[in-house]
This record gives sequence, C-alpha cells and structure tokens, in this order.
Amino acid sequence: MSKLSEKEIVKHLEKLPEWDYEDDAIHTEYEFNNFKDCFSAMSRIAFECEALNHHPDWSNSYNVLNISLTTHDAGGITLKDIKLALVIEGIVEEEEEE
Ligand SMILES: C[C@H](O)[C@H](O)[C@H]1CNC2=NC(N)=NC(=O)C2=N1
Repeated sequence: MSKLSEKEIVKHLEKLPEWDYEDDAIHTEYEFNNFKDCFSAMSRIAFECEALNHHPDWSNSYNVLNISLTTHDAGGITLKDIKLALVIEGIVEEEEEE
C-alpha cells in the first residue's frame, strides 16, 4: 500500500479532528476516568489491530493513552492508519459511554 500525500492526509483528518499529523505519523491522546477503563479500551483495540494486521506505537500512563499510527512497511501514513484510527475512535467512544 503506498503512502498518502500531505493533501490526502489533511483531507482524511477532517474525519479525525482529535488526531494530529507530524513526522509521518498521526497522533492522539485519550484520558479515561481510570486505569481500568483505559486498559479495557487498549485490550479491545489490540484485538482490532490483530484483525487488521496493523499495529500502533502507543504508551499508557495510568488513565492516559497516547497513540501514534504509521505504516512502517510504507514509511509513512497510509489508508491502513486512517482506518485503524477510525476504529479506535469508535472503541474509545463506546468505552467512555459505558
Ligand atoms: C510483515 C509486517 O510486519 C506486517 O505486515 C505488519 C504488522 N503490523 C504493522 N503495523 C504497522 N503500523 N505498520 C506495518 O507496516 C505493519 N506491518
């Protein structure tokens, strides 16, 4: 899969207002009510990543989750990153509503 142009990335990020684009990756940070909710979201995201065979660079500190997405094989941002970010948004939205 080839990497997206900067113009294409900016266009896709219109659907992902909480995500920033920097250094050939897209980034966001989530703050949950507590560690349990954060880890629960991480667990659900992990299974989706496996299903998509596309994995995040992420870090967790107590109730905060930082996620960066890039396609290592392509050396930049591809549709796989946009798709996974949309899936992650859906999971986090559900997690926050529970
Ligand atoms: C063989 C290669 O590692 C796999 O196709 C997948 C695994 N998960 C991946 N995840 C991400 N973010 N980028 C990749 O290029 C990638 N490649």
